[in-house]
Amino acid sequence: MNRRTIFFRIWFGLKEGDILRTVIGSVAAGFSGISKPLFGFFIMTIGVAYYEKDAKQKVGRFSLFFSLVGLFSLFTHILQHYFFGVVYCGMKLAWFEKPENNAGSLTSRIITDTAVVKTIISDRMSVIVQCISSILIATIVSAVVNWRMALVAWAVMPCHFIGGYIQAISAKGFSGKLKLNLNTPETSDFRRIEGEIEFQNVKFNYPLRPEVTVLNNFSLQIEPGLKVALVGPSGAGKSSVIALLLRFYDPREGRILIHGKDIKEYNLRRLRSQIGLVQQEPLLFSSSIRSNIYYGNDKASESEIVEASKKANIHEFISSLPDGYDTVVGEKGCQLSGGQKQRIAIARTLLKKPAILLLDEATSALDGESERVIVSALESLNQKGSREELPSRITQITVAHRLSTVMNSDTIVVMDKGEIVEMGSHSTLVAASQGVYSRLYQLQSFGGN
Ligand SMILES: Nc1ncnc2c1ncn2[C@@H]1O[C@H](COP(=O)(O)OP(=O)(O)OP(=O)(O)O)[C@@H](O)[C@H]1O
Repeated sequence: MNRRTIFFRIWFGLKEGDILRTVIGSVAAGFSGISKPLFGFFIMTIGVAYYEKDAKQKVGRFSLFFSLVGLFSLFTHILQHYFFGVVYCGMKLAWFEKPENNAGSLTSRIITDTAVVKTIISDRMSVIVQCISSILIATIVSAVVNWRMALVAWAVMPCHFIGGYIQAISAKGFSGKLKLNLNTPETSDFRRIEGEIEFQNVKFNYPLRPEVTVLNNFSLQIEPGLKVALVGPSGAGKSSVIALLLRFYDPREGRILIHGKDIKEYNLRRLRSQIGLVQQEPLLFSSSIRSNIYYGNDKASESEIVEASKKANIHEFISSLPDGYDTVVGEKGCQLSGGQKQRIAIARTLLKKPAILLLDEATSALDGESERVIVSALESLNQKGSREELPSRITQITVAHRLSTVMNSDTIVVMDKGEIVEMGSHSTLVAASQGVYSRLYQLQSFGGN
């Protein structure tokens, strides 16, 4: 990356392609804006010249007026494109990690920017109405007065449309990013993907800490429907594997494939719609328990919500509350314990029925009994689901420090310093007495004695 690119990224959050698009968009917008007064100017020139013998003075005044309008239009369009370019481009997760993009400044920006976006939208509407009415009036008036005037008026029309078209195309790029940081086009193909996952020689470091290699030549293949566990010491890179799968970040080298396709080629929304994530600190909204679970699948019925809650071992607790599923959980679920929050988050994810289920210390706050119930519910997902309920198998990746959580996984991947150091089933890994896993297991089971 050269210095110029770094400058644009750091100071403006822009890539060079965005700068180019901003310039093209602004010029096209200005061109489109200027063509409107030009259009009027032509009509006025011909109209005045037709009716007045000495029309030079009037034409001069008209042309000055319309040129000023044109310049103003160019200026506002440049501002508009600059706004979209600067504020909304290149917003990967790393962007949010910068100190200047903290929650406070983003909140204030959202409040002010919403008003600006609203203005831009109403501005757009007024331009559309203005264009249609000016075309209609100009055509009717000039055709009634003199058909030659109509011809001249129509002759400048293509400039107007071409300018507007280029402007629309260039602005579309920004609006695409504005939604979900997408550059891949959104397809209507939202069919379920099979959760076959492959990491191919992935090297990764966090953008704000480029000197630390977090994953080094990480390669792993996971068949659809398998339950894979990632274990290892703190800082080994387990959560980073999850973050890469969700495309919170992209690898520096190597590829990640889902269902045989590089995840960069998926539409981001589609990709994430197929993945369920439960983290150690689940995010709950300040609304009812029902709507927090319902968030996983807004088409779910009441009975499906209850079913998911039962599987997540939280139904009994919810039913014991005076307001049941209508109980409001408070800001970030502050009126619930850590374990209750985790179980609600698990119910939400089960309702989503994802192709890939990512559990990052998702049961760490639960007592042994609750965890056992949930883990067995998760284990039975692939066996219990009828074809209608679960169109295909769910691939699970579980990150856990407590080995009892993952000992029934099909494959346990032991990581250390960003690399895979051991891999196999619980029984094989325990049998390797000098192995990392075996040592961890001894420590957890017998306190190292
Ligand atoms: N957003 C970040 N920016 C910079 N470095 C990070 C970021 N997140 C994690 N790291 C670093 O990346 C390395 C791997 O972290 P990661 O969270 O993947 O490890 P982990 O194995 O999941 O650890 P734990 O078991 O403690 O959760 C650590 O050295 C950590 O300090």
